[in-house]
Amino acid sequence: MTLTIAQVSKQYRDVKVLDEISLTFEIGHIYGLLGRNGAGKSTLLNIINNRIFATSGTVVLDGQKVSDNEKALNHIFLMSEDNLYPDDLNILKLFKLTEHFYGSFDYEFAAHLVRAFKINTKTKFKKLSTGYRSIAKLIIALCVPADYIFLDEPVLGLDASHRDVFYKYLLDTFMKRPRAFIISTHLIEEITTIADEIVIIDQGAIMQSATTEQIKRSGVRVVGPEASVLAFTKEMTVMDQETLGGLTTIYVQNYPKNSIVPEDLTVSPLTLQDYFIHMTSKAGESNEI
Ligand SMILES: Nc1ncnc2c1ncn2[C@@H]1O[C@H](COP(=O)(O)OP(=O)(O)OP(=O)(O)O)[C@@H](O)[C@H]1O
Repeated sequence: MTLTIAQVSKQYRDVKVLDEISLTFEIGHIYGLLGRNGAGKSTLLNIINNRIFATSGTVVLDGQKVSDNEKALNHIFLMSEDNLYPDDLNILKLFKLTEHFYGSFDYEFAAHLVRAFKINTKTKFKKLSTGYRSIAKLIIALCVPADYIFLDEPVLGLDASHRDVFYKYLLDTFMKRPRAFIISTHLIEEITTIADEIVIIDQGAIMQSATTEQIKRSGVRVVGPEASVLAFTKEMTVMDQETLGGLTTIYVQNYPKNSIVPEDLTVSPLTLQDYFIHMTSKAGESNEI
């Protein structure tokens, strides 16, 4: 099963929020969708899930257009920040509502999650704290029978222990029933421990789509005297540059393996978070006051 996003654009009046996004999501992968505030992540997820319409482009599941196609949409689930659940229903009733829409619901796994998160299924959704609302929505997302599970900021308001529980059970259910999880998040270091594919979206366009390992290997920081750093990185892909205390740092993408490093320079790998920060550092510059 393949979900293909082909040249999807979204325009609000004269502002282009998404610009010809093309991507493919395959079953058996966990994708981390990264992007700075306002990059277009939620807009893309809402279009894929038929909550808003694209200005142009298509979303296709195994040859079938997804928009307004109930059968195809049954394979796709979006957990979003928007609260679409009736406030007055308790959690158990929300499970039943989901079962009604999707045809089945994994009550056995839900019971494990309910115990692990210590959530009371008789509590009404509106009475839950921010973190527990996220937990209730996460339990639903992990127990629907859909093959493509989109999670928009899933751990919003969750403390570190609850995030840990979530990641553990996400991997557990993913191993038992391979699906595609697409997780939009700002917690970059946490996502690298579970996602095997990373998509970086910047100002409405795909900046990079690669395996987590490729991205981790690709970025380095070169530090030393300015002239030496500039000479060494002259032919390389420079993402960003800064000078502090007489030392220059250049952030390089696709660092060529086996480079011979001059003695006055140090080269060290970037964490994915550093890679992301320096790769997307140009975003929003023109808006600065
Ligand atoms: N209904 C709308 N009308 C006009 N502009 C909109 C609308 N919805 C979103 N936008 C704009 O589209 C851009 C992308 O927003 P979106 O919510 O998709 O970003 P995001 O990557 O999810 O951001 P964040 O990480 O802050 O949640 C933003 O500039 C936003 O202001």
